[in-house]
Amino acid sequence: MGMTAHAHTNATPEPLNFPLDHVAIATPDLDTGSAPYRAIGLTPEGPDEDVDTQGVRVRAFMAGGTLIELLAPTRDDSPIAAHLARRGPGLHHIALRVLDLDAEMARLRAQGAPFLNDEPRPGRAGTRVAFLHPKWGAGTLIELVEHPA
Ligand SMILES: CC[C@H](C(=O)O)C(=O)SCCNC(=O)CCNC(=O)[C@H](O)C(C)(C)COP(=O)(O)OP(=O)(O)OC[C@H]1O[C@@H](n2cnc3c(N)ncnc32)[C@H](O)[C@@H]1OP(=O)(O)O
Ligand SMILES: [Co+2]
Repeated sequence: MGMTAHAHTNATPEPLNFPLDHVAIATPDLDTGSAPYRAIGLTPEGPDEDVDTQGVRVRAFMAGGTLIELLAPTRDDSPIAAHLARRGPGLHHIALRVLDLDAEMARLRAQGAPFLNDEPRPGRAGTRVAFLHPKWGAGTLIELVEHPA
């Protein structure tokens, strides 16, 4: 009679893989904000994109597998306008890519993580995004981004 092998492994679970999708930089205007990256030799990934729900115009540069996302405000009530007024230009947030944003939001909410938006919101290039409060992010505004399938 064959024995059924029961694999008792203490293997640690596969590490969750959250590649760095982009680093975002607040700037009063995209040409000023882009100048250092163009000088270094980066070129924009396509045309600038307005994301009206966020009140921003976005210019993205590919740096290896990660984007550098320049954000300029298009409205006075844009979060970027507030950031520039209070904190000046410079680093604004980091974004990690997830495969299933709804599932990750539910998982993190269950751990008490405070999202700044109840539902996923539209991001650039047809993405869906959600933001975690910078207080929870140990001083960094963290965005989760899900790319269209
Ligand atoms: C086009 C979409 C694109 C994409 O990826 O596809 C984007 O990424 S759009 C990006 C622009 N949209 C957002 O940032 C939405 C989420 N942001 C917010 O809801 C606000 O900006 C918020 C809540 C982070 C800050 O709002 P506000 O400036 O009104 O709040 P306070 O000034 O009172 O700040 C509270 C507290 O947080 C600190 N803070 C604010 N912004 C940042 C930041 N970017 N990084 C780190 N910390 C930040 C601020 O200093 C306050 O701390 P305190 O110790 O109380 O001074
Ligand atoms: Co972003």
